[in-house]
Amino acid sequence: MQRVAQTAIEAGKAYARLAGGDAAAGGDGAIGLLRRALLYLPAHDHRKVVKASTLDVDLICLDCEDAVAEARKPDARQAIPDILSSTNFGRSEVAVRINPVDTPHAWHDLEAVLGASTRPHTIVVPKVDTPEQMEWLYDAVQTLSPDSNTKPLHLITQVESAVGLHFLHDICQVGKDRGSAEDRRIIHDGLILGGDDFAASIRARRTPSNRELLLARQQTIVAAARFGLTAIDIVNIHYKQGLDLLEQEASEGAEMGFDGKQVIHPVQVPIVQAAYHPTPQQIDYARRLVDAFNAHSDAGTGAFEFEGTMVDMPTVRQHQQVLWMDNHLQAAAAQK
Ligand SMILES: CCC(=O)SCCNC(=O)CCNC(=O)[C@H](O)C(C)(C)COP(=O)(O)OP(=O)(O)OC[C@H]1O[C@@H](n2cnc3c(N)ncnc32)[C@H](O)[C@@H]1OP(=O)(O)O
Ligand SMILES: O=CC(=O)O
Ligand SMILES: [Mg+2]
Repeated sequence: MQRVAQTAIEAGKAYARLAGGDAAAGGDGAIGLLRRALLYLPAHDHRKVVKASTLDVDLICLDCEDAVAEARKPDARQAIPDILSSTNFGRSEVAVRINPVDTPHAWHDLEAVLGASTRPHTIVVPKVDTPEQMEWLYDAVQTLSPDSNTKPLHLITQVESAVGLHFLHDICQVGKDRGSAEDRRIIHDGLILGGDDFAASIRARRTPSNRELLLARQQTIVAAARFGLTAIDIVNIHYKQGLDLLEQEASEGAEMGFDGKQVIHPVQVPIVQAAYHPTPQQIDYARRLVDAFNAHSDAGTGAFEFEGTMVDMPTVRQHQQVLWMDNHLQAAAAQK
């Protein structure tokens, strides 16, 4: 007899096992891996830091990379320790996006992050193109953070070029191999598709349909699923108009299998988070479907008719993910 989780919490654990990642079961306790919206802001812009701290957003990313002009890179880096120790970001996961590892800034950015008295939950590393760059990153963290018993730092890498997409599985493999049970200084648990840099890399023209990014979006989702990582979708830079298009794009990303989306302005946050939030109808349907599956399973039936459609295990697994998301949303709401 094959029974599946009836409660959202059980579903969450089951989904984490399916995804192959213990962190997905809420390994960090407080933050889990709810990453519906990742809000970027330039780290040296104090007003935006203050504004971000007032928002109900899953992930806040203090950017030292492309939001910061070359001449202001030191200002952004130097602001990080003070922001981290003096700002209450509420329930939000807090990340710092360092500069790419093949720039002279990366080492200094890492020094600032790892040396801070309050560390962020997560580092985002842009433009990871090769497994060698991933090895460099792990070596750098080991050197700058010699104590292997420190609280694990989550790592999200960005795929942003043709080369990065080509080597994506090898890059993730380095994260899997180096993040052993003995050394959990960093846990690679997310991928971001940097759609705008990627478009530039393949000489694409950006369109509202995003069809030029379809392959990269799907390959990012597939690699993330294979390695048990969260997958975070492209940015929509049109924050002043076309918010209906943002809603459509976010819903499409959720349907495709992304766990969340990058955003660049506060106005985009609630739209994107709502699009990744299962509706009460979807949650109710998922619960009833899982219950019906278990009843049929007890009676020795695998495939059965449910409200006019055929249901068997793949459909059940899809709906367990709805219950997993609902579980995490409830936990997040309880922390507000
Ligand atoms: C596409 C490739 C990528 O790499 S995307 C990631 C890199 N880019 C970024 O991080 C850009 C982030 N966004 C921004 O810097 C701003 O939103 C830009 C686009 C410059 C617009 O800023 P601004 O002219 O101040 O907007 P506004 O007057 O409409 O702002 C209203 C209030 O909201 C604030 N705000 C704005 N953006 C953010 C943000 N990203 N995070 C937090 N707060 C933000 C503004 O400061 C303003 O609040 P206040 O009036 O200052 O209190
Ligand atoms: O970093 C984000 C991108 O679109 O590029
Ligand atoms: Mg980018």
